[in-house]
Amino acid sequence: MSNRVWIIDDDRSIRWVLERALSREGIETQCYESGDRALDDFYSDSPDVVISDIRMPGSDGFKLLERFQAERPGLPIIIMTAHSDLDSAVAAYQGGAFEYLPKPFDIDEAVAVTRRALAHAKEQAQEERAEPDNGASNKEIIGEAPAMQEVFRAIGRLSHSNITVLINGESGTGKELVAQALHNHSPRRNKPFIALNMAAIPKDLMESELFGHEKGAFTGASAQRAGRFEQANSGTLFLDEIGDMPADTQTRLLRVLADGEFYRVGGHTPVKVDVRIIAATHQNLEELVREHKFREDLFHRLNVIRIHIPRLADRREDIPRLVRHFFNAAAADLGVEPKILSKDAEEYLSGLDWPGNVRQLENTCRWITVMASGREVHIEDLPQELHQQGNETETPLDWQKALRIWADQALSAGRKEILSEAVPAFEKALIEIALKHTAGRKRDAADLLGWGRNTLTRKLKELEINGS
Ligand SMILES: Nc1ncnc2c1ncn2[C@@H]1O[C@H](COP(=O)(O)OP(=O)(O)OP(=O)(O)O)[C@@H](O)[C@H]1O
Repeated sequence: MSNRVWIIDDDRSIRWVLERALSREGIETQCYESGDRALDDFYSDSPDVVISDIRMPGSDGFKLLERFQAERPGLPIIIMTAHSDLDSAVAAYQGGAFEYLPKPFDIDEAVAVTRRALAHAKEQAQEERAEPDNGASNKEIIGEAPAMQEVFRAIGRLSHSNITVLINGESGTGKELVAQALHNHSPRRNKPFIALNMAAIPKDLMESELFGHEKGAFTGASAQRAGRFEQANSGTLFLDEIGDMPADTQTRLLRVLADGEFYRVGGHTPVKVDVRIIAATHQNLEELVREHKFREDLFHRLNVIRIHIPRLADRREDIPRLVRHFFNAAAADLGVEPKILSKDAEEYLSGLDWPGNVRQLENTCRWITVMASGREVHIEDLPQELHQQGNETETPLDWQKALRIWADQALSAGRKEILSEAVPAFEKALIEIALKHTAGRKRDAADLLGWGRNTLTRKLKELEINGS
């Protein structure tokens, strides 16, 4: 029986109120006035749900919860905390808690939350017994930027719910990856995750793709076929590019969401399903609603919880880490040694606009892994199209942008006299490239640079360039 709740709080009145309310509901309780006492018992005895305060003498709530989590990762833990501490509690205990109860709480609410946690514990115990492999991918999501931390927090907060989520973000920002993470951290994690891109399916096949069809429903329907909704039953259906869904399919989708059942194309028997919907779009759905291209009622059904994924250009600080991640992945795939990014190339890449977002960066890293000759990657090893990337009129300014970023970072890091660092590096780069173009001939290189030969020779010496 999953029916045992531990109440941990140094405040006697809280323990008393909770104990009474839960016992009245037939829930078995055990009270602890400190985290240390609870820990002592935890190794010999184990609750189904824990309700704990954060600020306590001795082992404080966080320490306690960390230990509990380490021992029993799935244990539902309800955190009680003063309103003023709520944000820090949520942040510090990212995703681990089942629920947060801001103090002072309503006792009925506390009972309801406890009931939910107990139901969850029971569900989990059942799942643990039968753990089918759904082939779910568990790709790491890189993101130290504040906007990405926000996304992770949302995944954490939603990890015990089956609520509908709408993900917004440009193409290639990682919407599918986040949808998959939401699923992997949800109570449905051992059930199917089915992804479907509305923009990739021909309009007239969409309904049969989503809802399946009966034999003979249309020319070519030679057998009954289950649609994605059926495949996703008891799991998650990820509808990418939902803004591209045709109007009549929107109407059908809305009906399924309302009724929990649908008819296969050409079918007359309703099919019942329990599917969590995660939808995504790069479009502005509110705008589409205003233009009557998207049903308003469907929009409200989908727009329960919204997660926004920022453009890569709005989280540049993640670029070096992402590059390392993709270099390692590409190297592992291709069976070669991972490339290393030189400082100049790293700064250059961090300064670009990346209209194709993370996907473009990933493809670039694969390209570099295949094409660049040395282990260390320099600006000149980068694919040609990156050098031309961005706003047409701005094209020749890309390096200047990179330079500005470099200067900005150098000064922020407290470096001084940055011209003495930048100017020789600048000249060295131009000289080396000019020499490359003339196969090492100094006279011609000097012409290309617009210097006299003697100047070039002097510079080569100064800059210690081997210009023979
Ligand atoms: N933060 C990240 N960390 C690691 N890999 C990422 C990250 N974001 C995206 N990727 C990778 O970039 C690629 C594009 O991501 P994904 O397909 O999730 O984007 P999307 O927003 O769904 O794109 P689209 O809207 O075009 O379908 C994938 O290969 C994904 O694994």
